Amino acid sequence: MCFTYKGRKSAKMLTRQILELIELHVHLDGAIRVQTILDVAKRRGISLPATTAEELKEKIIIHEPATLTKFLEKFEEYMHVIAGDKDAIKRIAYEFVEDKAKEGVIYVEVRYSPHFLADCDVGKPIPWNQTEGDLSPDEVVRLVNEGLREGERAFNIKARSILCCMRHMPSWSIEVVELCKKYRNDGVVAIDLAGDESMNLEANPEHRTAYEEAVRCGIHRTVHAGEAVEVLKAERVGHGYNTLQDPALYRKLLEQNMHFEMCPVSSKLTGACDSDFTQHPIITFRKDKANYSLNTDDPLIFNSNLLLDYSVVHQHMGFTEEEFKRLTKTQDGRSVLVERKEKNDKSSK
Ligand SMILES: O=c1[nH]cnc2c1ncn2[C@@H]1O[C@H](CO)[C@@H](O)[C@H]1O
Repeated sequence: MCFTYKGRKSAKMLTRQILELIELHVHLDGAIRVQTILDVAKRRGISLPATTAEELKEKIIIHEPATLTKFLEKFEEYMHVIAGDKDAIKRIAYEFVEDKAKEGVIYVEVRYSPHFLADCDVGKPIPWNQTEGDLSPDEVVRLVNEGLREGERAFNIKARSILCCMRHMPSWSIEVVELCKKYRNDGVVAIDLAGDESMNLEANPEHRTAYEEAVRCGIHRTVHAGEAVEVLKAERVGHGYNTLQDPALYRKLLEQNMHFEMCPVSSKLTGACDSDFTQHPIITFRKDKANYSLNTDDPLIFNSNLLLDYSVVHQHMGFTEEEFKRLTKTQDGRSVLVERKEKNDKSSK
């Protein structure tokens, strides 16, 4: 996919004018630089099915609409290179902040599963067929925090993080909420539930228990599951396009001013939405003046950046400068979650 400027003012110009972009839904492990994967593989002596950045990109990138399951399999191409390696984990966090600053982002919340990057204290089998090492999920969070903090200082933007529970690993969820509690004063702003959405939530009460603990402790909550927003007491929803299929739920969420984390390019390539952008649910969300943001989700796998997402809605969905301004103004360049937290903190003083 490439940018095409068809006479109208380009999205690049529009976003430059706004300047202060925010991003609330992006996966750290879906936003790694290809060159970093190659460098780390070389240093660790891990063989990859590609030797150049171009070859590796071809293995990782999705060009045509696929399914969520096919998309999730892409992580298997490279996660074994990064997981379990302390330097690599800190490096991807630092480089992530640099990349976002270059895109014009001033505030970003980046999410990841601490367990997916660890190689001990994760039960068996260890993710990505790793042999057991000494990097725990707790240590992963500490390293990501360090990388983000150093990135913030170097590139002068704000970077916060969200820790993900994974649908297929309910046994991790309570540990995830404990990590959110432990690191809440070190940039961790919320809990999420990610992974294969076809897996039934009700069958795994551990996720619900973790979210109840999050509510009890004032940990903010977002979730990749429109249908479970109420069950999990979420404050934001990742994607959430399917809520349009349930008009009563959609109306209720609009009334609550629920925040929808929309990812236009991702929604096409993961098969979440029809590939015809002119029929995209985002058009309805905009018409209804819903509270939503535009995000990349996994720019490594979609070969994208935030500008491409803005460009897509500008070119194919008729989004204007005014709407872009509304998006950034609504949140005042900062996270809905952080704003709420600050309000809560003030009222509890
Ligand atoms: O769009 C998505 N929907 C659901 N799960 C996702 C998506 N993108 C990434 N992940 C999953 O979240 C994990 C932690 O970052 C990733 O490893 C991937 O498995």
